[in-house]
Amino acid sequence: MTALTHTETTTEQTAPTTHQGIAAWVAEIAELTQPDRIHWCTGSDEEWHQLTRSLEATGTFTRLNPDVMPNSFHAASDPTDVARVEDRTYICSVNERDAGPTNNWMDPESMKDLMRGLYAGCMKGRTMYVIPFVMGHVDAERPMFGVEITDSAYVTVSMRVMARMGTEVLRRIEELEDAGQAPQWVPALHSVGMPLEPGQDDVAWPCNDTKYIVQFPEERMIWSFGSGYGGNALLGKKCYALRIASVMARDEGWLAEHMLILKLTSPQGVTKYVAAAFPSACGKTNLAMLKPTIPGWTVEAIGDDIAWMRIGEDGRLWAVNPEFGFFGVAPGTNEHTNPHAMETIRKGNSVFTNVALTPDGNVWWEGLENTPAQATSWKGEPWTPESTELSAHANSRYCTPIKQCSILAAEYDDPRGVPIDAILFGGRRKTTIPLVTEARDWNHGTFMGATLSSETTAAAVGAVGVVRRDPMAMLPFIGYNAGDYFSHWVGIGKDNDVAKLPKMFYVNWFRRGDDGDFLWPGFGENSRVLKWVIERIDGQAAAVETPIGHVPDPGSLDIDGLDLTDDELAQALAVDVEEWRAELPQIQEWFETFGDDLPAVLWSEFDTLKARLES
Ligand SMILES: Nc1nc2c(ncn2[C@@H]2O[C@H](COP(=O)(O)OP(=O)(O)OP(=O)(O)O)[C@@H](O)[C@H]2O)c(=O)[nH]1
Ligand SMILES: O=C([O-])CC(=O)C(=O)O
Ligand SMILES: [Mn+2]
Repeated sequence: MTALTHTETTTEQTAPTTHQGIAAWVAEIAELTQPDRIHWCTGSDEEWHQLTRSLEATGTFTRLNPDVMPNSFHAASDPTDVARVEDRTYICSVNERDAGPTNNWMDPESMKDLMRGLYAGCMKGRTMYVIPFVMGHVDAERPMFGVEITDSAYVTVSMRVMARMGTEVLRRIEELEDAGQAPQWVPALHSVGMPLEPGQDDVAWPCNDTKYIVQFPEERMIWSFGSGYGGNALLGKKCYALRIASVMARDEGWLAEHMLILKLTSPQGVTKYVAAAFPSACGKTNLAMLKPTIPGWTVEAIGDDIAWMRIGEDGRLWAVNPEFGFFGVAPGTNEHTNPHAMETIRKGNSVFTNVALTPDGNVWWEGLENTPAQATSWKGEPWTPESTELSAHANSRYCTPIKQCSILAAEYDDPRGVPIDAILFGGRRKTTIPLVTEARDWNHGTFMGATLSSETTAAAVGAVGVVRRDPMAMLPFIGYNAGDYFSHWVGIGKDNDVAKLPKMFYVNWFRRGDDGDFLWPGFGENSRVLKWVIERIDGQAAAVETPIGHVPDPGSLDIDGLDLTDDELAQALAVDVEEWRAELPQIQEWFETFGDDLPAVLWSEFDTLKARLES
């Protein structure tokens, strides 16, 4: 590796921080993992260039043609390391009960013993990167700091896109520490788990067959081993901003959710803020950057994956996006489905993982325009349009700075966030779930969220297309007992003035007709559903009361200029009582897994639904 900047230290040298806690933790991890070098990340452009060059040298990165994608890189992972590994993800709470029935659990001390064995000497021959970062604003009332230690330059570069990080963040932690404020910081340890013997050549994508993604909720600590993939390795994202933050949120009375945040402005200039929880690869990024097809309406993006929401002094629910970049699903992204994402990534400064590489140094994926005559697939094999295999992995991703998004709302930079008017829950269901349903009240909305179901996607390792319950789109991300999580949601409604809280809705863009095609065109056309939602909140749109909630009255949904038959619209909106009756035993079975930990009001909601479907 080329010489590093002045911030480089060896294991023997003192750390470039006055923060004793961080210095001691880094020294302890270095002692355990035995890296050749320690590099404290500054976050500078110079550092970015140095790291991306070193990634080119190891074959991890291929620089894209600067004329089409400036300062951007293609990376191909090991074919076995392409998605989150839910079966290797653990919540190691002190008591098993606190992990609940939806999480893997191991006693924290046993897990630490096991993982210390894996970490011992695991960074030999490598550089250990120390990344001070903050999720959310550095000048938030209580900034949410973290320090990630990783032996992956790929992770370091990606973290610089996804989180505010570097020397400035470290200085702020030190400043607050010196001022006696004891700022909280989450230690987040990551290793690809592939030490190098002297003289051993590195591989393009080091990783280990043994993987552990572990959260210690009481200690607010993260240990990850064996994977270099996004959600397993960029520890500020799912591990901190969802799993650990959800525990903090439970303890402190706020919400850490798998939600996009958008700002919607009507032709009359009225602004509303919407948050939406859809499971992984089910449309958050697309909705967050939506280009409305209905005249006069505009959408600005605030976040595409994570929302932290707190009750404000005015009693409303205020949301911030703690991230600094987009880690978006590439396949299906194109000028029609998501023109704003395309514009964002074209500005460059991005990392593309597991997409195809074209001969002219550009990236390509299924669903993108201008299919190349030939390309190199994500597996490094020759690919042509005749190939039977996909050129890009179904969970291939772009990692791009949020500030490059031309429709980013100015409120993104406000540490207070935005007051949310509506929360949408949504899943990927071929049947049963109508295009949009309005909840009767907070508890009914919580019931909708708690029973949310969706077909599994390529975002997690395992079978795709299997219907499972994914409560609030948080199944893989709730850092504690999901029964307690439901009680927390119910409690937010009980402890606050519900009139000031967001109204809740359940949406499904993925219902299919008898021919197997999507009934609803989706993407930009989803603006029509957003319009109905806003008009419901303002008491303007008509709705039909059904056993499952309020659905649009035929005629209340603006379908002006939409190429959709009355029959297709009716099918998209239909509440099929038989389909819903078939859903009841599944919901019952799901709720029973929580035993006494399920809040009683959710059983009441279940009984109400059952009674309404039977009458
Ligand atoms: N049919 C249909 N497909 C959609 C729609 N919106 C998104 N998709 C598809 O859903 C997939 C992923 O959507 P994203 O917006 O990237 O998913 P996400 O929820 O941000 O996912 P994560 O980043 O994994 O949390 C892509 O294949 C999209 O083409 C829609 O309105 N209709
Ligand atoms: O975490 C990841 O790798 C990407 C993501 O947003 C998800 O899977 O929900
Ligand atoms: Mn996500």
